[in-house]
This record gives sequence, C-alpha cells and structure tokens, in this order.
Amino acid sequence: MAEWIASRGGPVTGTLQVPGDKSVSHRAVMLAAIADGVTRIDGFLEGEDTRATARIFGQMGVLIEAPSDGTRIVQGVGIDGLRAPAAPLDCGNSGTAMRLLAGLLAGQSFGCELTGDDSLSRRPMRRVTDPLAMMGATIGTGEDGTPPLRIAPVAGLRGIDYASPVASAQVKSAVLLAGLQAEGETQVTEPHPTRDYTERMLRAFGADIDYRPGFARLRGGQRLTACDVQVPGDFSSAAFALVAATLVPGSTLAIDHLGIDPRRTGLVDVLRRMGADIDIQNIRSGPVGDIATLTVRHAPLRGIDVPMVCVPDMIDEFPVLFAAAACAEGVTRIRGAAELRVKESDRIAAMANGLRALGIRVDEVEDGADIHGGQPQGGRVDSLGDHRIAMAFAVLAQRAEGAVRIGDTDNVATSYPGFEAQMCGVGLALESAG
Ligand SMILES: O=C(O)C1=C[C@@H](OP(=O)(O)O)[C@@H](O)[C@H](O)C1
Ligand SMILES: C=C(OP(=O)(O)O)C(=O)O
Repeated sequence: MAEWIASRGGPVTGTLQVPGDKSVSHRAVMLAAIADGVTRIDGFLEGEDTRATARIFGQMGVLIEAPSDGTRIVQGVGIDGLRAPAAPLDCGNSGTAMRLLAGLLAGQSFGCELTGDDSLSRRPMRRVTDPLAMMGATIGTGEDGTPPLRIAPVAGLRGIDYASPVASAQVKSAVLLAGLQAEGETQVTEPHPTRDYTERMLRAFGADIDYRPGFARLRGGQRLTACDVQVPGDFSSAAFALVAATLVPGSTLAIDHLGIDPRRTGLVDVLRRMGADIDIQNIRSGPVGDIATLTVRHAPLRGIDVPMVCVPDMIDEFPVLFAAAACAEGVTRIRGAAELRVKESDRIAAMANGLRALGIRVDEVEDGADIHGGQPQGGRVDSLGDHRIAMAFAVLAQRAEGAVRIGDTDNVATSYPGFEAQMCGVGLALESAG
C-alpha cells in the first residue's frame, strides 16, 4: 500500500493544466459507444475510473483505440449494438461508472453483472435500482442495496416521471440513459440542480432533450450520432492546487483550460467568501460548458458558515475545503452534506479523524462538521483508500508544523494520475514514503 510524506514546500507558482474532467470522460465513452458512427475524444482522463468505463465497453464489443495518451477513437455500435459480456463488468472504484452503466444497461436484451472494489461494494445503489425498477428493469443487489448489481435481460422499459429524492447527477443520468431506451417519455426532477453533462452531451450527440436546472425530459427510442468531444480540465482536480496556492504565503498560480461550469465551481464562491483571491479570466465557451484560466494568489482565510445551497456545486471538493478550513481563522461550519458519508469513504469522518490527528478540533454532526481553524501539526493520517482524502492532506501539509505521513494513497490514480509530479512541479513538498 503506497504512502506519501508531505510537508511544507515553497510558494505555489507557475502554470498548471490538470487532467481531463472525469464526469465528461465517462459520459463521452458511454455516449460514443452507443452512438452511430465514430467519435474522437481528446483530453480523455487517463484515470483508473474512466479507463474502467472504456474497458467495460470493450467487453461489450465496442472497439476503442487509444492512439495517444488522452485520445480515444470509439467505433460506436448504436443503441442496439452492444454484445452480451462474457464476464462481470468491473467498475473498480467508480460510483459514476456503476450508476450510469446501471441505467444504460437496464434496458438491454442481455443480462450482465456490475462489480466494484471494496469501497464501491459498500456504496448505496438503491438510489438507481429503485427508479430503474419502476421503469421495468430487474436488478439484483447485494445486502442493503450494495453491489454487485445483477441486471436481468428485459424486453423493454417504460418511461417515468421521477422526482429524485437526492441531489445526484449519477441518479439523474442513470434514469435518463435508461429513458433513452424506454417507451414513452422520461422526466427527472431534482431537489437541487446538479451537473448537467449528461443532458448537454446527449444533445450534442443529437438527442432531442429538454432540460433546465433541476429538470430534464426526453423521449425514448432515439438514436445518437457520433460527435467529437474535447474534454476540459477537471475543476475537482484543480481544487487541490487552488487551495494549496491560497494557503501558502507568496503563491501565485494559474490553472489553464479548466472547466468552470457553475454546477462544479461552488468551491470558488465559498473560498472567496472566506477571503481567497481567485480571478477567472479568458472565459471561452465549449460544448460541455465554459472553460477559463483561474489565477489564484495566497490570501489569509477566515471561517464561514458554508451556505447549504452551495453543497451540490462542490460535492467532491469538501475534503480539500476541510483542509482550507483547518488553516482559516475561526470556525467553518458545514451542514447539509450528508452525501459525503457515502462517497469512496465516509468523507466527514475521514477528514475529521485526520485533522484531529494533526491537532485541529473538529466537531462532527451527521450532515457536516464545525472545523476550528488553527495551526496543524505533523503526524500520520489514513486516507482510507479515498483519492480525495489523500490529496486534501497533501495540501494541508503545506501549512503543517512537521511532516504529514498519508496512508493508502494508491487510489489517487483513479481521478488524478500524475498528481504527485504536477504538485511537486508547482512547489508542493510531497514524496512517496519508503
Ligand atoms: O455524475 C457524475 O459524474 C458525478 C456526480 C457526483 O456524484 P453524485 O451523483 O453521487 O452526487 C460526484 O460526486 C461524482 O464524483 C461524479
Ligand atoms: C465521488 C467521486 O466519484 P464516484 O462517485 O464516481 O466514485 C469522486 O470522484 O469524488
């Protein structure tokens, strides 16, 4: 099991271009595979999660070439062209892969099994299997609605009008992907708008889909047409360097070619409220949302009450927000974030325990925490195999009094391959242990 030692580095400086967006990369492969024609994907995230998605379509007879890093050429087989896989489909660590594939495969005429690693095997799947069952799918789960998912062949699905109880782009996307193959219309409403890449990309692939924040509707039986995809940099990956540059005195960092969709950039709003100095420049529009250059300079932070309305727009950024809050003056209060408990780890507990080990007071509640900012000490923390927890502590260590040893860091490659090298390149002190 890999470990890191992270400690105070120099100021965070230079220009960075982070790897491609994970959400867009998953969807690009999925839609390209079931479209008619050949799709070229550039900027594809070479992470373990998105590679698992590509591998799974290979198992179902889709030819996907990788002429160079970050490029995929997908020979689409059409919505009715997937072949029954001979073996279980391993989603690895990826909730996005498993939940979206559950929707995409629920209406197929062949059965299959979706499996995952230990972390994914503990995550809740009823949030997708319940609405898919309402559409006529038969999906068996393990105890407590956990993976593996055993999807039975069906003769057809029927559209539904689904009011999702949870603000989750994965749930919305699973229902829409099933709806594409269902009879009649499928409609999804959300308690709070979430990232709309599935809607945007379905439209780019030629589907007739009606959507606005918190709402999407499409007609079943539509075919998709291949459409080249240029994947922007992943804001969730950029968040680590963004916070590191904010925390370390003397820093000025530019992050280029970054997706800045408002459903993803809640952290920018929250950090600015805490006192951060972040500029967004050179905004240009792309098919999956605007891209821009972010420039961030060091600034002292103060604790705030994080507005609950921001939570879905920064759902993957909470680990690194905990790190920022630990170095802020005063208390940062997070509420309405219970979803964090069912990610790759229980991210509230993982961050609270790690911060306490470094001398920071954290009062945990079911749906959040109060983080009492102070001076983090060196020490040992466990990332519990969760990529974002590992990266968040590497950032926090840049302000710690003493080295921070971070356990179980292998899964960083699921979302941010090359994190160590990129972070060292802009000034962070981070090395593999032993
Ligand atoms: O749809 C997506 O690509 C994602 C949605 C979010 O999950 P939820 O839908 O569970 O909020 C996010 O945490 C995940 O990293 C990616
Ligand atoms: C929650 C995450 O991903 P997923 O749900 O795809 O495993 C994440 O990347 O932080």
